[in-house]
Amino acid sequence: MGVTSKIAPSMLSSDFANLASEAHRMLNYGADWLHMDIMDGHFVGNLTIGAPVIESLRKHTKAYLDCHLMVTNPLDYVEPFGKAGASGFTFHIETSKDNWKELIENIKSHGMRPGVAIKPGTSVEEVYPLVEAETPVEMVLVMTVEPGFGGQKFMPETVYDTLLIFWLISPSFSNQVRILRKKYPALDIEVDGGLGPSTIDMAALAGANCIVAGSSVFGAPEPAQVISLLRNSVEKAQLTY
Ligand SMILES: O=C(CO)[C@@H](O)[C@H](O)COP(=O)(O)O
Ligand SMILES: [Fe+2]
Repeated sequence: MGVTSKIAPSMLSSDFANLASEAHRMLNYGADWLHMDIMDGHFVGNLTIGAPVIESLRKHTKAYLDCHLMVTNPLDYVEPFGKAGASGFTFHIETSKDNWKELIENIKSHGMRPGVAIKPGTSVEEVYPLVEAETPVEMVLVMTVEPGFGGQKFMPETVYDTLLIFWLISPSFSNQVRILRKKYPALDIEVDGGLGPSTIDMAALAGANCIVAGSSVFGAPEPAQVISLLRNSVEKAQLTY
């Protein structure tokens, strides 16, 4: 197996007025990456931060800034994010069916690691060409809630295939993570939304190795314990696939 566990607290749940110290706090607690949610108020109904905030944070940390672009026109963001010091740039396939090749090339030429995200209702097959391209994405982010807000309830149907009822209701809502892991043993697969101590095992056993967690980490009395629990779950699950 070529994949390693990455625990990425979602800074959306942090105190934005103290972003740098919140970032240092998470890194001291054992976080590998910092997950940055970029929302444009159009692709999703919420509006968060843009490149200027990434640029400011970059002055305070060398950490991997895992940027998740929930925006209608991700191509417009590539150059500003590259210049701001973003590390990963993950765009949504739902916005980028016609220009993903150009996007991936651009992301790489601006020194960032390209990733693609899918919403819970998007068929996993839509990302196969991007993973298998000559210049491929290096991570697939599977949304385990509808994008837009932190603190939502995990949707098990995005990771697990034994819940037949979900498959019967909506086949495309089913087990994107498990399908991806079977097909791509060495791919970084990130899950995002509603992950915490009570849901991590489902995602980890399905094959996720990069874990975004916002409210469960920031809301915990001992965030370091949650981070370590998430990591242990991923590493234990890796022995099973
Ligand atoms: O991208 C998103 C939401 O759209 C996420 O990154 C959330 O911010 C994760 O927060 P929790 O669900 O873990 O509270
Ligand atoms: Fe996110």
